[in-house]
Amino acid sequence: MSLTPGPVLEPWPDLDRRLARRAEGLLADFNTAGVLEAADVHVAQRVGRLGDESDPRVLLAVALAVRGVRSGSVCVDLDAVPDLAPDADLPWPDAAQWRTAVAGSRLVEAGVLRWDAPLLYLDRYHRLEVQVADDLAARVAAAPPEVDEAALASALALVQGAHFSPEQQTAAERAVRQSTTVLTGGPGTGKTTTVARLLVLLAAQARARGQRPTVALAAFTGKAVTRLNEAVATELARMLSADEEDDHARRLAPAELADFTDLVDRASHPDALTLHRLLGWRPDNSTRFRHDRGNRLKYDVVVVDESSMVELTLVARLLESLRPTTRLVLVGDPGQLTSVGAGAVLGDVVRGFEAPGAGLSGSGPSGSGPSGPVASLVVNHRSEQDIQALAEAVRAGDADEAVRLLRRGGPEVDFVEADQPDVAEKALRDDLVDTAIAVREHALAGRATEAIERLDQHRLLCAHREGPFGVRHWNRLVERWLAERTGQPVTGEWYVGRPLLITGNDYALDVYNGETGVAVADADGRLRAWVSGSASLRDLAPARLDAVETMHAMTIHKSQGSQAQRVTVLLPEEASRLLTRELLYTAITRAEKHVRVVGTEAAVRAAVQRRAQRATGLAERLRELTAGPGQSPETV
Ligand SMILES: Nc1ncnc2c1ncn2[C@@H]1O[C@H](COP(=O)(O)OP(=O)(O)OP(=O)(O)O)[C@@H](O)[C@H]1O
Repeated sequence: MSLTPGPVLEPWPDLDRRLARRAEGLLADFNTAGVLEAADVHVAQRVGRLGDESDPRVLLAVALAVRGVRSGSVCVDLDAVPDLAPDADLPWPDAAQWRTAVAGSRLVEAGVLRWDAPLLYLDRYHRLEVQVADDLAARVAAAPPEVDEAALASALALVQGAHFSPEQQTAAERAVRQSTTVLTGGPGTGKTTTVARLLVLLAAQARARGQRPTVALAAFTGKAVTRLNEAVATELARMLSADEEDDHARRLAPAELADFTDLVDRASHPDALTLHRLLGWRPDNSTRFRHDRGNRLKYDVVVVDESSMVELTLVARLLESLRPTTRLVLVGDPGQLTSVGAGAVLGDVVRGFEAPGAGLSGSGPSGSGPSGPVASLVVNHRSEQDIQALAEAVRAGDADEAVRLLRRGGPEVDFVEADQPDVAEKALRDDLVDTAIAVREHALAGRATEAIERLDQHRLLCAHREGPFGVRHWNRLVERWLAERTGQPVTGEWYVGRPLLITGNDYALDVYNGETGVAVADADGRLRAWVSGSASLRDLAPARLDAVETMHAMTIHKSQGSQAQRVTVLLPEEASRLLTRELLYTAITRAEKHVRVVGTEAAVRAAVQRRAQRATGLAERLRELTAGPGQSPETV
């Protein structure tokens, strides 16, 4: 199979500059130039030894594939890879000869490497990508679920109201009529509202069969699960409240209202859980779950929110654990940063199914047809128009407009033009210390809920962990300022009012990556770590938390799946390779009421213009699998 490459290059994370001791030839050259890390070289050498392959060009390709996975790609595109280091004078092999050497290599013959010209995969990632493409294509090609038209029509009439626009209604109806739906849209486009209405429509379908639907609301992080669950519950409750702007209670006749109330009740109380919990984590195995093809999930409906965050491996495990009859709704914003782990599944799926001939007809807002799995919402329903406009300019790659909106400012947007760290420090100091002091005061008084609420009012987001614009530096700065303001030194790792960020999943404790909290004094003056996540707010002994960091500042990557009323985005220098459109868009869209961008115009422009792209073949695989006869990508 020949794959036309999709996106190619993920900007480089900071590299480990150590050199591999026994590297020579091409591997040594690329290691010295900083294109490969020592670990990439070691893996390539080892694979070469085991597979009896010594051609340095093949080993270079293996090392680049390993490097690619490390930085989020699923494969390496041999044609595009020289662009990784355009300025370095590197001995890239001749492109045609390189392809031939790789295609005919012992490693490809043995199946250790997979060659889908010009993409080269490590076998494991190839298998995952092929499985995801096959499973998704099979779901989309399968006979649609049976729909009780009368139940759908009457439920649609009931859920109609002020909070259900035509595009939302179309999306929800589509998700009833097909077993797989990808619901996309930017912030505030009403995705969660649509999910809530969809649950009511599905409850009507289940009721027509004399059942209640079993529903799982899931997301990658506990924080995102909580948000989804709360938002859906609020929306369901709001639909029944007479004093809201929505008009169900007033519009519907008493019999209809009773009917509607019954459906909302049936749609309520879904299971809300992280994907790892949904799939059943196993203490003995980090890549396999209790649920798989042989032990499928029993849910009728599985909704996955923030699905841009979900890496290829987890999508593969989710798809294999779903019964063909389970409705899957993937919800997300493809403009956001992709998963931390390898893959860019949501964006790939949207592009893959948007292709002409992908079993689709007509053209919806995203180019997806009325019968395709992708349903896009485009109309913003939030009142924060300026934040939305800024986010949209960034997403669309319009740097002039982004700069114009930033400079224009207003009640929702602020631009602090700072070209030096000390200018940024001066601009942010009071705000950051005020937050830290307020959190500390609540924490000293044992008020955990208030401390966390105060913390959630503002987030300082950085692109980097290290350096003058990095999280570590700003955490230390705020601690120093806090000590200066209070006259009490901040000593040790744990102190009253320490803002917390959980950085790993701990299933036994029920705390998950991305959850936040505060160290609060209890009645005896002992410190407890209060964490807010998918379960209710709970306190733990600090010593029990392994993976926890101080969070006066956090990285934009870690902020995915969460929001704060006010957000400050600290941009690094324009040359930073982490500075991308997706990064800036993700940061801006974390803000509910106000966003402040701190940095230079050049950094804003650099961010808007640089794409965070990963080498994957998923979109193309989906296109090929779903293209109708005579509609292969080459011929349309
Ligand atoms: N059709 C509508 N008319 C008016 N308001 C709406 C409509 N749909 C949603 N809203 C409101 O707009 C706001 C955003 O909706 P919602 O939370 O569903 O969007 P979202 O796409 O899930 O946003 P995010 O991804 O940012 O969480 C909510 O306050 C919601 O009540």
